[in-house]
Amino acid sequence: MADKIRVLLTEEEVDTKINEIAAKISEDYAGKQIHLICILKGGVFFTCELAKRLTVPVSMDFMSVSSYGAGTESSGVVKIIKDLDEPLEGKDVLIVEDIIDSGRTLSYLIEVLKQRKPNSVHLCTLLDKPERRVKKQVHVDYTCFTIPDEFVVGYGLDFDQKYRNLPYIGVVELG
Ligand SMILES: O=P(O)(O)OC[C@H]1O[C@H](OP(=O)(O)OP(=O)(O)O)[C@H](O)[C@@H]1O
Ligand code: HPA
Ligand SMILES: [Mg+2]
Repeated sequence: MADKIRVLLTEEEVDTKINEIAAKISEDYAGKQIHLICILKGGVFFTCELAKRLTVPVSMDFMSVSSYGAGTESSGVVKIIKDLDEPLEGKDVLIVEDIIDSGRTLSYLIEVLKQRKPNSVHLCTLLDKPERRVKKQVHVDYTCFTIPDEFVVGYGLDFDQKYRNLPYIGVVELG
């Protein structure tokens, strides 16, 4: 049976916000080249939409990490499934994520990436769920939406690998 999905953020709301954040980032990075790092798999839709709207030069790389497995709770162990192809030395890195939830993935990643001597590292996320943060605080430079503590899907976010392709953000209403 199909799950029922309640819309939290419409496609139009997401689109409008990405336009705004892309304009702000383009302004902040004027005169520089942004090295976008897409965190697979969840970050892929947002990264593409953001990248298309940036007006400064952009290069891109991809990294795949996983901490959630098939459930809705982070395992706490972050695994690098696919590392970056390019070195980061001297680059102005912008990490692009779909969501910061417990903060475990990003606090781990930022430490790993800083060791590679980029010129700068900033973080951009489509969604932030600050209520869920465990111990580690993560500094987020660009947030499109702050959302309540609900498990969301769509725009790259999955529930057991499903619903990444929804063009909006929704909440799966179980049972
Ligand atoms: O702040 P946290 O609690 O660490 O959660 C956020 C991370 O979890 C999800 O990825 P997941 O590990 O499920 O991999 P996926 O993107 O391939 O679905 C999401 O895409 C973020 O990367
Ligand atoms: O709310 C969420 N939805 C999907 N994947 C996630 N990974 C962390 N939080 C979430
Ligand atoms: Mg996931």
